[in-house]
Amino acid sequence: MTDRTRIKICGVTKPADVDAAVEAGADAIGLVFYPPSPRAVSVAAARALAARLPPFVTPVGLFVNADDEQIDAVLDSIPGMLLQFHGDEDAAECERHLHPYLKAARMQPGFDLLDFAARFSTARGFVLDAHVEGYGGAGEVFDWSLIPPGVQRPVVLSGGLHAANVIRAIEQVRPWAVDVSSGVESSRGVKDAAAIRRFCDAVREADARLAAAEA
Ligand SMILES: O=C(O)c1ccccc1N[C@@H]1O[C@H](COP(=O)(O)O)[C@@H](O)[C@H]1O
Repeated sequence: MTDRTRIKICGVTKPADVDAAVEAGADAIGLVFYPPSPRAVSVAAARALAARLPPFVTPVGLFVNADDEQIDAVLDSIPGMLLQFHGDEDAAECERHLHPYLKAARMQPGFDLLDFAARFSTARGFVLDAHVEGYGGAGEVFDWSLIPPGVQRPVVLSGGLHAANVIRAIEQVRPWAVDVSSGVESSRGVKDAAAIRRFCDAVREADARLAAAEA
């Protein structure tokens, strides 16, 4: 059990989004390299966005079934990036860049997360998202009771989180981190600084409640 829940604000596309996330206390920002997404950014744009980050705030590069050349181009251009594989990649594909990565698990009834975690033995953590068409960023919540106890690596809870449900999510799941995209937007693909602030404040509120309950 950690004393604070880490926060990733995913799908930033503008300098103001990065600044809003950092000012609100986010630990990571997500840069989407998946062309069909309304949040997709070019390598050059992502490099400029990542360059705004202060130390200890991590840029995370999100890929969906990308080819090696695309991933290597991003890694060559943006130092210090954590990879997030959000598609159907197998463990060998995730590992061949010799780079730390998170693997997304598409949660639905019958999905065996413990078996999945064993297959991705080198993943630094698992982003648990709803099983949706289009792979992610859909604002859909999954049934958190599908998460089994005993996942031995950090769980990053995602899928349809927003300021009004993240406290309940943290109290129920106790994740290492939460990851949000749609829930901090004013319209699809457009981040909202006030919503980012509300989300981060709600996470802090959840942490404070848990600390008080455990004192
Ligand atoms: O953000 C996207 O557009 C995206 C596209 C394809 C795969 C994943 C994507 N985002 C990730 O999806 C989850 C849930 O997002 P939401 O909060 O429900 O909108 C999150 O992990 C994003 O990192």
